[in-house]
Amino acid sequence: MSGPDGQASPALVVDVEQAQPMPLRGSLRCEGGELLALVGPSGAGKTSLVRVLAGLMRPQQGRVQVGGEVWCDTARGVFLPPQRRHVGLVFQNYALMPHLDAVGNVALSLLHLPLDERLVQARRWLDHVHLGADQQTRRPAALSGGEQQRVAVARALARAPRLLLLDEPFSAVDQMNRQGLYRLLADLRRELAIPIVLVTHDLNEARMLADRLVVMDAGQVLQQGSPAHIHNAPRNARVADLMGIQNRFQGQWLGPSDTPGQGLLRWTSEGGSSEMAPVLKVRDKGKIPAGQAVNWVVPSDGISLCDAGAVGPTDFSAEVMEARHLGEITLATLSLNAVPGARLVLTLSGARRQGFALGARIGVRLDPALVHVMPLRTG
Ligand SMILES: Nc1ncnc2c1ncn2[C@@H]1O[C@H](COP(=O)(O)OP(=O)(O)OP(=O)(O)O)[C@@H](O)[C@H]1O
Repeated sequence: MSGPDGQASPALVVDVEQAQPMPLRGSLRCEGGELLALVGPSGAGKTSLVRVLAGLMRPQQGRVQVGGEVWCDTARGVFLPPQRRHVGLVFQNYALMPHLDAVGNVALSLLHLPLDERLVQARRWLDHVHLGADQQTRRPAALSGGEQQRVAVARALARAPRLLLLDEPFSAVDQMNRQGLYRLLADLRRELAIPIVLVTHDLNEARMLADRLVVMDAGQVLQQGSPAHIHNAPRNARVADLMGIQNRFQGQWLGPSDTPGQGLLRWTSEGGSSEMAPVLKVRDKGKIPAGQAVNWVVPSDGISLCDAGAVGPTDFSAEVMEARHLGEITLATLSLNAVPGARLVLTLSGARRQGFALGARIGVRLDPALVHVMPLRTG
């Protein structure tokens, strides 16, 4: 990817490994012009990783590089302090100076310029983040949460950062203002051509905004990739859980089938007899030994419904256990006759919702190409 000047955009490349003061381990890469979202539960290490990138924490071992600049390389004793890193930082709590108006707050990032020029540039950045002229002369207390966050973003950008770090920037902003900030961030991503790292608890936000997701847990990077890839092919059961994947099931991998590239997956249930359990023919990536207990997932794109009377030999008969009608969508839970205890959760909209009532019988088809099998344990 190229920046506005035609140069290769500076990628962020990170490799960290430490046990103290908290465990932190993983490698990641974010190209210029890409938005990478760090997701994971509370205490996963997202903020700690951001602190390493900003130079607020020196890792026990690690390397942080942006383009050709090495900001940290513990093996070579390199560690640039935050002020030498050209990092734009935006936090949840805005961290604005309460006694300065919006222009004054942004001007703080421009102290290297003469005063007149500082104010001109500060206004330019505030225009850029769409803060109205009237709001620009107000102090933070007289601005909404969304407006304050625009000031914080303008202040971060005024430093001409080579890396933009956003730590839960939308958490304190109400839903309506959040939508505007999402649009702003999407525009900035296109214009800036620098790597942007966003920390968020909100998976929907991450999926909507990010080119790349990094899933963290207990200080470790568990998986990274495009939101769609991680959703469709989580590396393990823990990633599936953290991504909120509902249709995760148990199974036993039986090994290759008689069709090249395809293997046999027995769909087991807790307490059910395994002889009676149905066997699916799905993609075989050759990574799992025969006989191993597995988890498997199927995304909603891989699930289709048919009439109960049209159930074929590879389909499943199901019963509607729950149908919650929420405005334009219905959340449905189905139980499958062949797999006691297995529950399939679906979101339905439009005509598919018609006649979807408690107790109704229905046929379910799974697309074997979209079934993803993974090891049972996290690793
Ligand atoms: N300076 C520190 N010294 C020791 N432990 C710390 C320090 N800072 C954070 N921790 C611990 O490291 C772990 C990771 O914290 P971190 O703030 O990075 O998580 P997070 O993923 O950002 O969580 P949240 O989403 O709640 O902000 C937590 O268990 C936290 O208590």
